[in-house]
Amino acid sequence: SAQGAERLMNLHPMWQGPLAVPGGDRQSPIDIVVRKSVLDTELKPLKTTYDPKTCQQIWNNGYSFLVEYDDTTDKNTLKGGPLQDTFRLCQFHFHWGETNDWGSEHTVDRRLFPAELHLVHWNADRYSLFEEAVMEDNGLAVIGVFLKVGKRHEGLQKLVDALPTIRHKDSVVEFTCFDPGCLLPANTDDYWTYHGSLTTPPLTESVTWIVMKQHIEVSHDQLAVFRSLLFTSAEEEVQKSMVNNFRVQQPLRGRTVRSSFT
Ligand SMILES: NS(=O)(=O)c1ccc(C(=O)NCc2ccc(F)cc2)cc1
Ligand SMILES: [Zn+2]
Repeated sequence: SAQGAERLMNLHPMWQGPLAVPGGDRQSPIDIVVRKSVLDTELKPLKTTYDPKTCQQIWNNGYSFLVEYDDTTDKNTLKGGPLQDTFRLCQFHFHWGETNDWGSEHTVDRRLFPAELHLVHWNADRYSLFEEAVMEDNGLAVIGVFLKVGKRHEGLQKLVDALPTIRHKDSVVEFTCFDPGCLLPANTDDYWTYHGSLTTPPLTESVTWIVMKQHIEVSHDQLAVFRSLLFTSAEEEVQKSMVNNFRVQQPLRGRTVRSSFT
């Protein structure tokens, strides 16, 4: 249940930090109330161009695992949708629960998904580094994709097979030739979009969120491998399973969630 997840979340040591940025009125994630979202006919289809050859490494940063791309050129771009500028992919990562009953950060009419994928892009038309863009209103664009447990995701398996090599915090391995586009749902024309924040510290309010209506399916076993990762580094005595690495939903504070579809 959401309550169970919430109670659990607030206990977790990882979240003793600032759960809400003081004065933060555009925090993420949020619950997307479908009937309150507003159709915006000006919203365009998303345009993504990803080059699998620019995939560089996969690593455990102690709260998720990240697949990082070379973002020094315009090889991996996101345009269109609600965006005016061209954004560059720098990394993607996931959030998940300890059971299939919860794990996503965003919810749709309070519905929780077992996991959520985030493809993180920064505004390369206006800034020259991610670190710069992350401090600016229109600096980042993150695509959120819900995961459901069902059939095995063939494209995900290469990534799942690499996870046992980065079990501990701060472990990094080379990871090449991975097309992040294979993790997008078939239909990327239907999405919700709103202005929000990073969902982990520093929680900066610089993100245009684009949350896909259509989910992707992964198998129970594939998701179980996510849960075999550890929050803790190899040196620590007590090993903690990397699960429930999601933030609880934040107040909407009068924001409008726009939809690209009816
Ligand atoms: N879950 S999410 O998609 O919202 C998200 C995306 C990226 C980051 C991130 O890069 N943090 C490190 C960071 C933050 C600011 C910096 F300036 C440098 C590194 C955090 C959360
Ligand atoms: Zn995330």
